[in-house]
Amino acid sequence: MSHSLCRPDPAALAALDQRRSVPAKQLGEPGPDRATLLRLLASAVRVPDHGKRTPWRFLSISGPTRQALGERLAARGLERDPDAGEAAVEKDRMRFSHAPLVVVVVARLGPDEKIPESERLLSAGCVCFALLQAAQAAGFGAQWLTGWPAYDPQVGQWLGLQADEHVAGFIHIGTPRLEVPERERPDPATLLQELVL
Ligand SMILES: Cc1cc2nc3c(=O)[nH]c(=O)nc-3n(C[C@H](O)[C@H](O)[C@H](O)COP(=O)(O)O)c2cc1C
Repeated sequence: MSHSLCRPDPAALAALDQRRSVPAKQLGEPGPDRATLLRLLASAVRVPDHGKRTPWRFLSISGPTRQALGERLAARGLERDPDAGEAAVEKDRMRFSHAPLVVVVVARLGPDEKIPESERLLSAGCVCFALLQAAQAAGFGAQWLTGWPAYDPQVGQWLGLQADEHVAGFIHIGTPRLEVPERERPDPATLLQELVL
């Protein structure tokens, strides 16, 4: 008899095949409440994690903080590029104001005697993806965004990041305002080669 975890599950496979992002601009209320977010994160933390380092943590951004952060981003964007046009400034102002909830997945890196930093960053990336999947499974839409704010030291300071912490992704979560059409996906058959030695 096969182990219960190893039984074919066509519904689960079909759900994986349905995964797609919903653009943050198309995400509206309601978003997940705290209990629902914790439920989503319970799925998202079930990622491979070499050495059990838990090299990630989360910040949630919701309510008026989204707009407050947007105002700071607009100002910071102008500081970075004083020639930025009105559209770029407005884009920065609204970056966090579309979806009701943005989860910052923070990668905790830095020195480690055994586990390479790249592996810990990959684990954080897995968390981002797992959170997208969990959000969709729970009936929400989600999108993984970065952009310059993910890499800007001043923004990192506003987010309270430590020296060895980095934004792996801003995961925007909400209720889709539209049915997102499928987009073309790579054909794995063109990407797969059998190694012959
Ligand atoms: C690390 C990472 C950062 C991303 N940052 C952005 C971004 O800043 N802006 C953007 O339009 N898409 C970004 N994307 C792509 C979207 O998350 C998403 O993949 C895209 O909208 C296509 O949708 P799909 O997930 O259905 O393929 C990023 C993806 C990854 C993996």
